[in-house]
Amino acid sequence: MTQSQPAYKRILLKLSGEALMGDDQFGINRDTIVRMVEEVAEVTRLGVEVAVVIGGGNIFRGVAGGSVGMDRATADYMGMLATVMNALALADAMNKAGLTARVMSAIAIDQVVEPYVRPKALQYLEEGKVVVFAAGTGNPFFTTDTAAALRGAEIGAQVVLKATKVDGVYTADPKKDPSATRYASLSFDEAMSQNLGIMDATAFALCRDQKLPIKVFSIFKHGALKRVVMGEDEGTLVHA
Ligand SMILES: Nc1ncnc2c1ncn2[C@@H]1O[C@H](COP(=O)(O)OP(=O)(O)O)[C@@H](O)[C@H]1O
Ligand SMILES: O=c1ccn([C@@H]2O[C@H](COP(=O)(O)OP(=O)(O)O)[C@@H](O)[C@H]2O)c(=O)[nH]1
Repeated sequence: MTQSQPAYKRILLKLSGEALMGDDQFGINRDTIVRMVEEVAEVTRLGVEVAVVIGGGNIFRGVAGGSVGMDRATADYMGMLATVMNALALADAMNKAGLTARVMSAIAIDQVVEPYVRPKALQYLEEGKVVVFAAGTGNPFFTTDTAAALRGAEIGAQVVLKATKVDGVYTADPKKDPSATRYASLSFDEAMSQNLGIMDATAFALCRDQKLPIKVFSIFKHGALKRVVMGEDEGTLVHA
């Protein structure tokens, strides 16, 4: 249904690290990041408060070969540091595009970024600044999808928007099974009982318990973020 007002006042946008690569093999593709920032700017202009959790797969998977045989927790800390690099690049691009962005890290690296302090994050959002949450949850054995669920719940976001490489949740991984079909919507219980690999179970469980809906949509589809925010038919809604 089309409406003239945004469907949400405050959103938590999860941006995949791998999406930042564009067509490159790893790292940050400048044109891609600029385009994503433009999509974010479009929704902030609608008056929507935007917080972002950024992944790290584009950098960390690029060096993951070197992490084979490594202690899992150490590798995970490397992954979290990768998200800090992405957060800095993203915030820089946002500031250049006329937005005011603040990076907050779940791991203390005070010379580089300010630490995550919930009341401060809420203040920035109320001021219309875009808050970029870096370093995931700050804990190994978690993912940035779980960080998105956690921060989304903490800041009272009305929805977690997972911007990823596929345009919704499918009956099976569409990259492996071409016969998979897309859900328009499904419940957390359905997503979890069918082990749908689009998000990890920890992230799903947290959102389910907090009754925080998740919308999965494609970051590569131009204007998709705005359509989602306007409540239009785009992507897949996972609900309680
Ligand atoms: N049932 C499913 N529906 C949609 N995508 C799925 C499903 N199962 C697995 N996937 C895969 O999940 C990927 C997105 O999740 P993830 O690897 O966490 O990416 P991101 O880098 O966006 O965090 C998609 O690229 C898709 O190939
Ligand atoms: O709370 C967190 C968030 C992330 N990570 C690590 O950081 C990496 C990068 O995050 P993710 O894979 O979620 O990024 P994305 O797939 O979105 O690019 C993960 O693989 C984990 O190793 C972690 O240990 N704890």
